[in-house]
Amino acid sequence: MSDMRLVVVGAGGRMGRQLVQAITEMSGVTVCAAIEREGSKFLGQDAGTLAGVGELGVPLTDDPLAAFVKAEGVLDFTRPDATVGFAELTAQARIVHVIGTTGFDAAHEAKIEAAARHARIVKSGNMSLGVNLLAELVRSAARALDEDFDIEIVEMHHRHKVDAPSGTALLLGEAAAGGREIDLKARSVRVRDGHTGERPVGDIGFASLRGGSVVGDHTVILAGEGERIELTHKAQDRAIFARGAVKAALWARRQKPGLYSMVDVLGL
Ligand SMILES: NC(=O)C1=CN([C@@H]2O[C@H](COP(=O)(O)OP(=O)(O)OC[C@H]3O[C@@H](n4cnc5c(N)ncnc54)[C@H](OP(=O)(O)O)[C@@H]3O)[C@@H](O)[C@H]2O)C=CC1
Ligand SMILES: O=C(O)C1=N[C@H](C(=O)O)C[C@H](O)C1
Repeated sequence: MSDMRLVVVGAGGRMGRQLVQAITEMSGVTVCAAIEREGSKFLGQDAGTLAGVGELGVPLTDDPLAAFVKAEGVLDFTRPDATVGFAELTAQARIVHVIGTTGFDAAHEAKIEAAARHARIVKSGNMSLGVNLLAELVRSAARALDEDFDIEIVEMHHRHKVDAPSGTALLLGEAAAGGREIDLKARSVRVRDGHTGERPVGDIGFASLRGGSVVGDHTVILAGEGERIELTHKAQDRAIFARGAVKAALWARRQKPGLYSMVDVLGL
């Protein structure tokens, strides 16, 4: 089979550059186009040079439609509004769309679900093997321990991150809620301030820290009377997310249109 032709959108960003690097280092894939938005200072620059892997002969453009019609897949770690726009185009082109972007609201999610009627979409708040395995451990722990164990999720990221809680924290929250067979939206507490009263039994709490260059730390705490379990993942290199995204694209190439997660890709 020929190399899968991939477009990197947001190619000038932190993850965009990692994705270009991962594609050049992994077999079975090639960068066929790289996109940034209109007016970006990166337009015209070579995607490989920007990523530090040498010139690839792929200049950044602001024309996703022209790029997608010649591609088999899109790797997208950008912003929610941009991702929804790209999903409409990947649906029209009937190609693979790997979505790492986080911070979606319900309206964004509905549009992505609609696009998945035609596109093969893999979407996850975290593309690493470690976090997706951690989510399965959290699900088992939450199932095994009853509501006497309070669940709190703490995350820390670099100072440039724009959304909170992180997509990963929400993914871990969904896993915990799944283990407990409760609805996360109805039971999550995202902010505490002032006289909050005692902690309601069964809630799942979130706390977000921001600072420095932290790639991504997540801890799920199950706190009982007299004992506490802490399940932690620390990302040390963004390459883990980029490699996961490329794996997801290669996996989705063989699937029917639909909305998939990294659990499907990794077979967890
Ligand atoms: N699922 C996972 O495993 C991971 C997910 N993420 C998520 O990925 C996203 C990006 O993170 P990060 O790389 O750190 O952020 P960056 O801000 O560094 O990169 C985002 C890039 O997308 C560009 N962009 C925004 N809108 C458009 C558009 N309409 N068309 C083309 N390009 C656009 C931005 O350009 P400009 O700066 O001009 O706006 C920027 O270059 C975040 O949501 C983050 O949470 C990050 C790591 C792992
Ligand atoms: O913005 C980031 O950097 C990251 N975002 C993802 C998230 O929101 O969980 C994944 C990773 O933690 C890095």
